[in-house]
Formats: sequence, C-alpha cells, structure tokens
Amino acid sequence: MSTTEEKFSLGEVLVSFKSCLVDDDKDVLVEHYLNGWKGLVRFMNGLGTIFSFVSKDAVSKIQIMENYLKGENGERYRTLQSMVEYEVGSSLVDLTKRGNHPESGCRTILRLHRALRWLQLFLEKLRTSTEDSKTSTLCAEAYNDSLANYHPWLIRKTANVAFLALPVRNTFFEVMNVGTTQQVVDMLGEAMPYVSKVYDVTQELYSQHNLLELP
Ligand SMILES: CCCCCCCC/C=C\CCCCCCCC(=O)N[C@@H](COP(=O)(O)O)[C@H](O)/C=C/CCCCCCCCCCCCC
Repeated sequence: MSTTEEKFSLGEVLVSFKSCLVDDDKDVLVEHYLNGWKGLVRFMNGLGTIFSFVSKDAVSKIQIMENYLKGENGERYRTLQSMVEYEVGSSLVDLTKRGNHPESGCRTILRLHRALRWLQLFLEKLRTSTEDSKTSTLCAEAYNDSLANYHPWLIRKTANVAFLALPVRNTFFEVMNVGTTQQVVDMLGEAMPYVSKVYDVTQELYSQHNLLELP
C-alpha cells in the first residue's frame, strides 16, 4: 500500500467518500471507504513522525480489510452490508469478548467508523473556523467529543500531546493542496455531506445488528 510517497489531495479523499455510497446511498463500498482512509493517512504522514503511532494503527486496520478483499471470500467484503451479513451469519465476529475472531472485518471497520466521527467533527470545525482558530484546539475538541471515549487514558494523553504539534491553520490548509482558504472551505463544505452520509449509513447498519460495542 502506498501511503507516504503520493501527495495528499483533499479532492481525491472527497471523491473516495462520494463514490463509497451505492444502492441509493444505502450501502458503502469497502474499497472506496479504504481509499478515503488511505488518502487521509497520506495527509497525516506529511505532518511528521509524531503522528506515526496513529498512522500505524490506521494502516494496520486498512491492511486487515484489504486482505479480506483480496482473499477467497473477497466478494463478501465488497460492501459493509455484505460483510456484516457474511461475518455475522457465519459466526465470524466476537460479539462480547475477544475470542477466535480478534480481527473480524466488523470490529476493524468499527474502529475506523468511530474515527470517522472524529473526522466529521474536525472537518466541520475547520470549515467554520476563523483565521485565529488553533488547529490543535479544534482537533482536540473533536477527538475528546468522539474517539477519546473509546481510548484508554494513555492513548488519550498521547493524542492530546501530539495535537499540539499540528501546524497553524494557514499551513494546514496549504498542505491540503486545494488552493485558497476559500477554496478549502468550499471543498470541505462539499465533502461534509458525503462523509456524514457514510457515517450515518454505517451507524445504522451496526446499530441494526447490535455491533456498536464490539470488543
Ligand atoms: C482533510 C484533512 C484534514 C484531516 C486529516 C486527518 C487525517 C487523519 C488520518 C487518519 C486518522 C487516524 C485514524 C485513527 C484510527 C484509530 C482507530 C482506533 O481507535 N484504534 C484504537 C483501538 O484499536 P484496537 O486496539 O481496538 O484494535 C487503537 O488503540 C489506537 C491507537 C492509536 C491512537 C489513535 C489516536 C487517534 C487520534 C485521531 C486523530 C489523528 C490526528 C490527525 C491530525 C490531523
């Protein structure tokens, strides 16, 4: 997987999340979902080694899912819906405690799904931020209101220290390779509904199957 060499483009991430949604926006294509994450990881890698502990975890989860997609049951992992049907129907998910299936697709996607909520909050904060807003504060607020609820104290502490190393808003926007601040804000505005839709469809799917608390 190429996560470091290619230049980040917010536009490509937007296209990935946009093209995730199929079947009248009721289902999510796993390949495109992972492409969205790969683009984001590329962005994060460009921010320096301080984020490598986050990057490693995201990459390993993307890799788990890519292995399923490439595997003999790859077709079952084409969409989140087909993955849930297959894994739950074949008892391939540890539902209450970690057992024989510690790396099921369902629990792996759940971790990324929770991170997507952080992303959703962070992008919205960036979109509505002002010139003097601090990216570190926006990122920390988004994290503390979402993903942090699932992390132990040490990870929360480490993450909040790492956020202090985030570049200032202007530099942050430049690395997105979109153009002027207004163009970044416009593209974030365009991206948000797709990210939110992907989040909502996944949340509904996991809720229907009682999968939101997988160990
Ligand atoms: C459009 C550009 C602006 C936004 C750019 C954002 C780039 C973000 C790229 C990737 C996000 C990271 C996704 C992290 C997934 C974390 C999944 C998780 O919760 N894993 C934990 C649980 O896993 P299991 O142990 O149960 O398998 C794991 O313990 C976590 C380890 C690492 C720490 C995760 C800290 C998350 C902080 C998220 C903020 C990233 C900051 C990026 C700054 C732009």
